[in-house]
Amino acid sequence: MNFLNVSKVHHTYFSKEAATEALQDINLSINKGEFVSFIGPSGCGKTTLLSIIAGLFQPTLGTVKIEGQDVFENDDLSIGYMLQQDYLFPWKTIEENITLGLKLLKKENHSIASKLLKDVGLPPVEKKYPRELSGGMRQRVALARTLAVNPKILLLDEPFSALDYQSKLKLEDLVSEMLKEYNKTAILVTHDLGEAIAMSDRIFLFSPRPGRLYKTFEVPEEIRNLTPFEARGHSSYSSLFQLIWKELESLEQ
Ligand SMILES: Nc1ncnc2c1ncn2[C@@H]1O[C@H](COP(=O)(O)OP(=O)(O)OP(=O)(O)O)[C@@H](O)[C@H]1O
Repeated sequence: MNFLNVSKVHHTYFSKEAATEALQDINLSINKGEFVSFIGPSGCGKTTLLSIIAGLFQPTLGTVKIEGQDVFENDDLSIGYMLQQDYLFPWKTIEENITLGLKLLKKENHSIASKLLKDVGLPPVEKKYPRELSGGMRQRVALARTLAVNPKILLLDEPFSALDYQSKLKLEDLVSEMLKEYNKTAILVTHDLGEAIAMSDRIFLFSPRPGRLYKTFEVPEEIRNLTPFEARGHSSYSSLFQLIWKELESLEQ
């Protein structure tokens, strides 16, 4: 059985003035431990699909199941979400931010914040406040907070796009390493094709609105065995980049 199944998903947004068809007949499956990316022209419905997978709202038609359970009908499926903004609470310390999800789950464990801080490569900043950390450090805290609740799947919506290039490359390596270590399944939405290739096992390319699954690309094994930073320097990376880039350009015309 596949870990995640998206089946016959259509979504239309309705307002008083208009109906916007965002997604049309999306069918895809993801295996346990797999890292996939969603890419495609702006407005093709990537974030809509990610929100539906997160169970934030129900699609107009179709279902999303994780290990056979409908994500919309099961509140206890733990799904981690990491966004472009870190959404740390400014009035709470780093430790409180990391253990917030655990408090909600009534599973608080004091040593977990310091262990996770170490795992994400941060010094002991438990007692500091988010404003005292750089953007890259705050995203590391956001990653620690996401992992603290031991989610079944991680949904990453442009989590590195607000960072400077060097921090972005470092965070890509860190996230990739941590997800492998914890054997997590993850979906990344990104505008950065290079990032998608460097981090993923498979890439789903969507066509313009209403978004449909246009093509799926397997990332070759020789790239998957490397860190994202190393992958960017591999010859297979450049050939896959050229191939998908051409497809993207043809879709944007
Ligand atoms: N709440 C909403 N109400 C109405 N229309 C919406 C809403 N959210 C998104 N849309 C529309 O649905 C379509 C898909 O939007 P979505 O944000 O999912 O695309 P995207 O591929 O993530 O875009 P981008 O790459 O620009 O972030 C767009 O045409 C958008 O304008």
